[in-house]
Amino acid sequence: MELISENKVFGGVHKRFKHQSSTNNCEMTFAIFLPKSVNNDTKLPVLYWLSGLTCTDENFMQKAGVFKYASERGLVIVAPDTSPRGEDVADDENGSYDFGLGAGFYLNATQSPYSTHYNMYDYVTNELPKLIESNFLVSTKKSISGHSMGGHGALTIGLRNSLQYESISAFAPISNPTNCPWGIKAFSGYLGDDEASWAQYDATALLRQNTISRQIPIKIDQGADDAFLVDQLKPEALQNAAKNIGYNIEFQLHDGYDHSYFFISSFIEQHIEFHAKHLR
Ligand SMILES: N[C@@H](CCC(=O)N[C@@H](CSC=O)C(=O)NCC(=O)O)C(=O)O
Repeated sequence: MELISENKVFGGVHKRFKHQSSTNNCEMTFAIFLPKSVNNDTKLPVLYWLSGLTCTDENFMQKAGVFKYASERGLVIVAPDTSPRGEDVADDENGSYDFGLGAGFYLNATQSPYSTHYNMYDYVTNELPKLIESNFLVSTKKSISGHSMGGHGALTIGLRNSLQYESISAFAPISNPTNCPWGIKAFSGYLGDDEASWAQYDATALLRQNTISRQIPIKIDQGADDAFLVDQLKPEALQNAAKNIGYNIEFQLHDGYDHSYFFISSFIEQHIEFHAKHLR
């Protein structure tokens, strides 16, 4: 691991690292926030944050205003990049923002040429936690959160690995990607035409299958003025699927808020409190 930068913030430290990923076969970057109490020999729990389309590890760390709350609650925050990167990594043919670089969709691609590098599901669930737990004084207790494409990642990863995570939260998640333009484009390109293979990466489909090992707490916040709400996000599909299997999801719709980090920064304290409660 190579340190890229280090900044003191709210008594703790924000660091960026790059490392060679054996999962994605390229160099990956991630950011970590270590609250001050990390120095006291106490192993603190970790909240993994997954960002949305076009993001890197930097968007959340710079725009969400999370450090004060993570400091107060003693939470380590880890934010990976949203896709593999580099000269050799295949991108969208037209360079569009919703596929390829910056749009890894937290899945393991099966289609050439993407399958060589696009293994973000394994990276987030396996390689990254191992790297964090072996290089920092953190506990193995973890939760997961994210925004939009990252909200989809948090939900699918948390639901499929509910014995490994204590809680899930999401801001404006892509809730039913097999049924929206962003998801259909991504899943066709990364996973191919066999739609049966798509369901493992769709939170609504996972709930409909009702094969979740443990009903861990889920909190979702959604802006009512989000331009992507109707066509791309479809929270009602997820809510209906959850209701049908008796899975209680804490869902709040907020008047006037859009899809941006203005919305996320307005409610991040509540998400940190939610995870801190379940990670105690
Ligand atoms: N550029 C596109 C939309 C890009 C966008 O809104 N990205 C969001 C995540 S959307 C779902 O995953 C984001 O987090 N952007 C980065 C930021 O710092 O705001 C368009 O406008 O059409």
